[in-house]
Amino acid sequence: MEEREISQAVIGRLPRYHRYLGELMADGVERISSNELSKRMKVTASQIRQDLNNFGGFGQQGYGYNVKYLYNEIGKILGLDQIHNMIIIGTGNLGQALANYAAFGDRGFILKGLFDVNPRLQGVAIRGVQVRLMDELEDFLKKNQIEIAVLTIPKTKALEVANTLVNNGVRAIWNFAHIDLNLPEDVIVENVHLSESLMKLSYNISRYNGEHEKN
Ligand SMILES: NC(=O)c1ccc[n+]([C@@H]2O[C@H](COP(=O)([O-])OP(=O)(O)OC[C@H]3O[C@@H](n4cnc5c(N)ncnc54)[C@H](O)[C@@H]3O)[C@@H](O)[C@H]2O)c1
Repeated sequence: MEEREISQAVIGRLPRYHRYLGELMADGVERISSNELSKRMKVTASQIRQDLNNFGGFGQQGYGYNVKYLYNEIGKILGLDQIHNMIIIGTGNLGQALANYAAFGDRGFILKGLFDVNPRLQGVAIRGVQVRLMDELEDFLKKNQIEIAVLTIPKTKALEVANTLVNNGVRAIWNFAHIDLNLPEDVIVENVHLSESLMKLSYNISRYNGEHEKN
């Protein structure tokens, strides 16, 4: 497949296609038209066609999409056919919740290490992975091929820790700390802010209530 720049908006929609196709596969559906998929996903059929055309289409005129094929292809585009080793830095409430979520592992995101500064957490195991103290981090990164670091530490510590990670070869950071990390361009940072999603919900609640008050 030809490599070209895909917009982040399209990339952002691919996991949802992947999820729906996975559900269709689980239901034994072998093929689906863009119209049918559009009804299920509440996205226009033309949007689906446009999105998937970015990757060469996959659809066949009069046949629709082969569900398993499309599921696998989107999985490949998302890199889900590969193993991604990851570590979590900050094994507090959020770090532990993420470590406990087994489904990441099913998708190829393998938890290799947990780190914290709190000596009381040292040796505590979550799904078989023990918490290590931060002074072991550099040595651990030298000995293990870690692709992704999850940052679930206070924002005041995030940049310093991110720099240590980057200086030791980590090239992807899943950042939950509420700070924009200023890192070299070749480092991929994905920020997750649950509170932004909650604010969107709050906005929509206000809008919904406002509209109903008008009626
Ligand atoms: N982005 C989001 O949607 C979202 C949601 C919840 C929390 N958060 C953020 O995630 C972070 C963690 O939240 P929490 O509720 O788990 O907090 P927490 O206090 O339960 O956990 C933080 C952990 O980080 C450890 N820590 C502190 N400094 C460290 C360092 N330099 N290196 C390694 N570990 C260190 C602490 O010992 C603690 O165990 C906070 O920054 C919080 O604001 C983000």
